[in-house]
This record gives sequence, C-alpha cells and structure tokens, in this order.
Amino acid sequence: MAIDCMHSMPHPLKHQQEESPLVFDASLLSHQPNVPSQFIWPDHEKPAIHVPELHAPFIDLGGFLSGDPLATMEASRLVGEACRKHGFFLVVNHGIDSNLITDAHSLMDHFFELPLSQKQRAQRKTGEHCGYASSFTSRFSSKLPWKETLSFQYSADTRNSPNLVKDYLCSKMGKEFEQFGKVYEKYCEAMSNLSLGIMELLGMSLGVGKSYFREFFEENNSIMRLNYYPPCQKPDLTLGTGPHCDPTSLTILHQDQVGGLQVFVDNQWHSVTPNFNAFVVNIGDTFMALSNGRYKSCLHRAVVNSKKTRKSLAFFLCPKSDKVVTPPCELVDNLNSRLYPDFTWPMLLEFTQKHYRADMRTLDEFTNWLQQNH
Ligand SMILES: C=C1C[C@]23C[C@H]1CC[C@H]2[C@]1(C)CCC[C@@](C)(C(=O)O)[C@H]1[C@@H]3C(=O)O
Ligand SMILES: O=C(O)CCC(=O)C(=O)O
Ligand SMILES: [Fe+2]
Repeated sequence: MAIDCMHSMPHPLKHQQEESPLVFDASLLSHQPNVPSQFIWPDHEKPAIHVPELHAPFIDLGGFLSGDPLATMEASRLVGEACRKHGFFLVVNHGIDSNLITDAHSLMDHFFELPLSQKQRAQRKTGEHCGYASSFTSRFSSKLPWKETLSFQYSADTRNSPNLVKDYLCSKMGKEFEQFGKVYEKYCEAMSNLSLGIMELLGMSLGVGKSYFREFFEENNSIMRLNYYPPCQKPDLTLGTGPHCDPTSLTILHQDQVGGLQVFVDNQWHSVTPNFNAFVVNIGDTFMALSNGRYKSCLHRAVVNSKKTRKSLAFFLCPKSDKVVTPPCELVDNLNSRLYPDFTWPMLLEFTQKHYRADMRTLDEFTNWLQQNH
C-alpha cells in the first residue's frame, strides 16, 4: 500500500504486521512535509549540509581511443593514480554520442513519470536484481533509500542475446517500449565498449598488459540501473542511496545537472560536481578482488534535495557468469598473498540480493559467508 502521506507518520510496527509491503509513491511522498520513519537514517549517516568538492582527475580518453601511445600511457598512469587513491575518476572525450546520453535521460523521465501502477508492471521480484523498485520498501524495513530504480540486464554477447534489453522492457512494459529498449540497448553497448577500453588502461596500470582484463570482460553480462531521486521536503534526514561500495567490477555513471553523488575520501564526504560531458567511473568490489586488493573499491552515496528530482544512469560492468574471479598471477606473490577467495559474479550477486544489503563491507562479509556456506 502507498505510504499514507496525508495523515500522521505511519508506525513501522503497524505496517510490518500487514501483509502488503510499503510502497514508495513518489508522486505523493515528495510533497509530504514529514519523512516517514523508515526513510530516516541514523544521525551518524545523515548527510552533512556542506561538503567539499572531490578533485578527481579528468582523464582525457581522446588520444587513447585514437591509438596514440603517449596519450595511452598518460591515461593509464592517471587511472592507476586515482585507483590507488580512492577508486574514482572522470573520463572526458570518451567518444559516446551526446545525443544518445540526452535520449537516455529523457526516456528515463518518461518511465518514472508514469503512474505507479504502470511502473509496477516491471516490479522487481524478491531476490531478483532486475525490474522496477520503489525505494526497496519490500526489501528493507529501515534506512530506506529515497529513490525509485529501474534495472535490467545487458549482455555483450550480442550473437546469442541480440535484443536482451529491448525484449525485456517490451515484455514487462508492452510494445510501446520498443524505442526505449532500442535506445538503452545502444546506450549499454556504448557503455560496454567504453568499459573494455578502461579495462585496457587498468590492465596496463597494474602491469598485466592491455588485453588481460579486456578479454575477461569481453562477453560481459552487465546491469543497467536507472536511479530516480524525487525531491524530499526534509533532505537532511534521508539518503537517496546509502553508503556503499559497488559489488560489481566497474561503474560508469552519468549524473544529471542536479548533483548529489558523494565519495568518502580522506575521512570526509566529497561531492562530485555534475558535468554533462564527463562520465564518473569507479571500480567495484569484484575488480578489487581481481586486482588482489591493489585497487580499492570506493565508499560513496547519493544525497537528495527539496527542490529538484535527480537522475543518474549507472552501468555496472559484470563478468560473464562462468568467469572465475581470481587475480592474475602477476598480482599474487609472497609479498602480496591472496586477499579474497575465488568466486563467480552470480555468487556475489545472489549474496547481495538474498542475504546482505551491499554496503562498505560486502566483500568481507561475502568471504565469511562463503567459508560458512561452501
Ligand atoms: C549488484 C548491485 C546491487 C546494487 C545495484 C548493483 C550495484 C550497486 C548495489 C547497491 C546500489 C549498493 C547500495 C545498496 C543497494 C541495495 C541500493 O541502494 O540500490 C544496492 C543495489 C541492489 O542491491 O539493488
Ligand atoms: O546516483 C548516484 O549518483 C550514485 C548511485 C550509486 O552509487 C549506485 O547506484 O550504485
Ligand atoms: Fe554505487
């Protein structure tokens, strides 16, 4: 049932005794003067009013993409430097068509502005990571994120899954989503190709060569997530996305001009200033394991505001299901013993969908869980 926005704050216990889970109806909730208790985060996690700007490097990919060896070395050096520091960097001159980005953002508005009942045609099912979710009210009972999301799978193995995105969206939302599906199929293909280029830079920066990680992710089976953060009348009480490290391998994020992404560096939250021409890139837990901990996945979160809806497009690079996540031998020696066990991405994904809410300790908790359950 939609959270009762016009009456007094619902008592969490009352709702928990009811059958149907809470529903985050943004069209109502974003105008409510008070925030339901389930969306209020503990004091130590509430957003600060002012945070300094993150001075992440702008890495110009123009020369690298045109095959210039000196530019490639410089890009690889900057990527390595950022990944040793905090795991975040911005890429510009990335070669992605700006019209494709604009189309992706406007189609996203179209979806999330639909009535809730229509969005729920793609309702995410318990334990699954694809579909529409309104703030995960059926997943978590507290610290609910102030957002709606739409997530779907993208396969780079276009020979065997040529129209995975379009077919999925049309199956859930109907034929009228054909154009939506085609644009996001194209967007995900562009993200996958950009990811493979960044994997070359990461491989070079780690001394394992440009092809090692590129080949590992060639036939990736990735996740596209659309984040939609409605305005909140008390934005300092809640979070759009809670503090976490992405459990995935590499995230390529395009945020709109509203701003709200924050990264935890040097013991302090820093804001990432929006830039339409830049993608925000960060490595995730799975790549941290692939690099045997040389590069760290980074703690980040998203805050909301009282005036404007904020949107972000997050492409999460994930290896094909049968790939074993194990570091190349160059990264394991008597000074650098193995930090994490071998695993496959579907094992970690299942852990985050059925057993553990991804945060900043996911990989450690996953390692413990593996030892107890396998
Ligand atoms: C594999 C995934 C799980 C989440 C989406 C992708 C990568 C990021 C994860 C997430 C965003 C980390 C914070 C908590 C989470 C529940 C969320 O706020 O959406 C996570 C996603 C998820 O489990 O749905
Ligand atoms: O919306 C953002 O800026 C960040 C979202 C995020 O970190 C995620 O979806 O993993
Ligand atoms: Fe994230």
